[in-house]
Amino acid sequence: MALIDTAATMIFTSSSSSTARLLLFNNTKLHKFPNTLSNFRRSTSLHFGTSSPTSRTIVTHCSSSSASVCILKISRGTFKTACQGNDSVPFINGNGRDVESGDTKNAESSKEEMKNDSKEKGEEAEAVAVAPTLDELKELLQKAHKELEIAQLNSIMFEDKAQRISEAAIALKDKALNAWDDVNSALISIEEIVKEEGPVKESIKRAKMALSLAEARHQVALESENENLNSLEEEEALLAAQKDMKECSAKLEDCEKALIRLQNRKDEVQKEVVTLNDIAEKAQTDALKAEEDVANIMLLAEEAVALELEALKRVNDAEIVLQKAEKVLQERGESTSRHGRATFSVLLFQIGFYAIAEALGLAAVKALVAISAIIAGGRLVGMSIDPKLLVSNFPVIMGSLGLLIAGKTIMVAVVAIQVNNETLATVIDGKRVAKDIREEIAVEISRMKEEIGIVPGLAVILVGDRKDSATYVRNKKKACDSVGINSYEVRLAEDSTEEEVLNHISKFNDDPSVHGILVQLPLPSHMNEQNVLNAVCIEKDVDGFHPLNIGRLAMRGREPLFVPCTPKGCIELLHRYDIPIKGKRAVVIGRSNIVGMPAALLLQREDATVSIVHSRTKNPEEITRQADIIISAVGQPNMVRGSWVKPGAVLIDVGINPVEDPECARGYRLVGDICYEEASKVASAITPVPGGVGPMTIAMLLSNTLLSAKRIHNLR
Ligand SMILES: Nc1nc(=O)c2c([nH]1)NC[C@@H]1CN(c3ccc(C(=O)N[C@@H](CCC(=O)O)C(=O)O)cc3)C=[N+]21
Repeated sequence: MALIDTAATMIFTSSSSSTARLLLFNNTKLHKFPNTLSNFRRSTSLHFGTSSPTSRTIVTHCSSSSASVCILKISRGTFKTACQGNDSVPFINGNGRDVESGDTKNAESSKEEMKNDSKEKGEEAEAVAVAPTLDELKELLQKAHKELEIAQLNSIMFEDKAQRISEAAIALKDKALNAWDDVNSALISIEEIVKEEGPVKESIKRAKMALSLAEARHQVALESENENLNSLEEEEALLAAQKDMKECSAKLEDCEKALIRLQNRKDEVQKEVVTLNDIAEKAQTDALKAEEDVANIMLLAEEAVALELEALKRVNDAEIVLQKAEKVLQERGESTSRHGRATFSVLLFQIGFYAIAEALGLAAVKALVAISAIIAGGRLVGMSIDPKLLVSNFPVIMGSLGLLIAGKTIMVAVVAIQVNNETLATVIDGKRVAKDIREEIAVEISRMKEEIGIVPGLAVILVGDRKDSATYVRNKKKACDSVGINSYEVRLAEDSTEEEVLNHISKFNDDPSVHGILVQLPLPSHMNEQNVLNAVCIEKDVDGFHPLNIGRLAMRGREPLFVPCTPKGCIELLHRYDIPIKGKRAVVIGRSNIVGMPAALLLQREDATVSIVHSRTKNPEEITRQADIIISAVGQPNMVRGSWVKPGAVLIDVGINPVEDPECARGYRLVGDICYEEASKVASAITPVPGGVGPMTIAMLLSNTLLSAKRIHNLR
């Protein structure tokens, strides 16, 4: 009976149910355990430890070989929530722009950052892949059902056991009582014997006295016979004395025999008392043990019933969640897209799925406790009553073990989700999308060249020697080269006049090989930006900054010739990630002419309900927290904290803010307006900085230039 010998011990430490992103089984072997006892045993000698020595520390170690002594120890991980925060020191680059200008500060790109960035992306792609599907959810529900079934079986079994054990305990108690009764009655008979002994001893005494009297009389008779020979009287007296003596002796002998008989009986009964006492004591010990067993089995039975109730609750919860999820998914019809999955994941989070999944995971641990209990209970039963009972319960135990392993798999899934939860959001990879767009543009440009022999041209006017502006202009030129757009560059000194700029604009306006004109902003302060932007002919305003373009953008039923590049890039990202905009609440932070305001107009055109949060907004956090989509363009590093974000929101971060960082080669690194660390744990999707909106701005500039060339040359 191997199982009876098998003591299962378990130590389980966990800090309650709080979302505890605590479990990290890095060892994938865990997934592979088939549901068999032997494999379970084998698994106990495997080590599913942590491979990360850093923050996410979970130790799960099952050891021991033949005896299934399993020590399961789960410790809560600590998680880095470092955030640059508002207290970060902004890098002062002499720009001095209004925070709402939306004109993103800039800096040279760091290869290191790009590398880190792509690493992050890799992790993210993995994380998104584990967001459960509806089918997985259904599977989970099925598991919950199965678990309930087993919990029910278990509780029935325990009830049965509890009944049997208590019956046995009662019988043992009765037996002990009877044994004590026997002891008592034996003692009573000893007492009686002792009582009887008294008179017998008295009789012996009296018989002895009578005998000595008779003997004395006999002596006297003998003596007087010697003196008075043959006196008849004396002869008679002698004979009488002799007779007396004989009688007395006989009586004494009888009495002594009676005493011996009594004493023998007493000895016998006393021996019996010892035996009976032993029996009674043993019976009493058994009875006490049985009572303990009853108490234990009652606790187990209670536990089993509690488990059953819990399992029932989980089934109900899982059913509700499934219904909700099904409904929402039907409404949204977005279950398959990448973003859809992330949103679904967040949705599940909101409707409590993870709590249930986690409960299921914990249930697996509880199941282990229950199994230990069953085995312990089996031992009780085996010793006290019926070892066969345990054997007959074997399938149930096996079932629980199977479930336990299934439970662990669930747990691993939960764990994966929890790890996912750390960077729950899909990373919206602007760099990748921009590359895709550039490739598409390149194809169209070569087609255009083939069909009509025209190559689009972009003219860029750069005034002054701002390093960042120079970098951007260089990047724009590179981008043009990569897709086959001709680029024309004019560089003017910081102290050039506005007229010079206007002259160049006018020349480009008239140049048929130029299809797009861009005046790099900001302009030196002595120039009037409005005048300069107004001078760009609207057909070539690829930046979309011309008031006529903005005006048309704002009006229903009117179409701008060009949409400003940065906001257009933001919307393009949402589209490319299948993020629905229609009917969503959108909040734009910042009201600049070149980003915030056109972004709000574009969102509205996409049927979002739009709010604009700006420097005079009383409760920016509260309003922002209502948003399904946030576009932030203020130029404040890490201003939007995790607490500003509704779980599942989509975050587009336009800010490109340099912050001091001595660890970076350049002495600074770029961060967005949104605190990525915090927000990425709450949002369903987020753009990184760098690698988010920035590259899209340039891609949209190319797209606008192509569009312009097509329009000018009447190409489709
Ligand atoms: N008439 C005009 N039109 C503009 O579109 C315009 C302008 N003036 N003045 C300056 C701002 C800024 N701007 C950016 C473009 C690309 C990145 C970009 O690609 N950023 C990279 C990082 C670059 C780096 O590391 O330094 C990224 O976010 O991944 C950033 C900023 C366009 N602007």
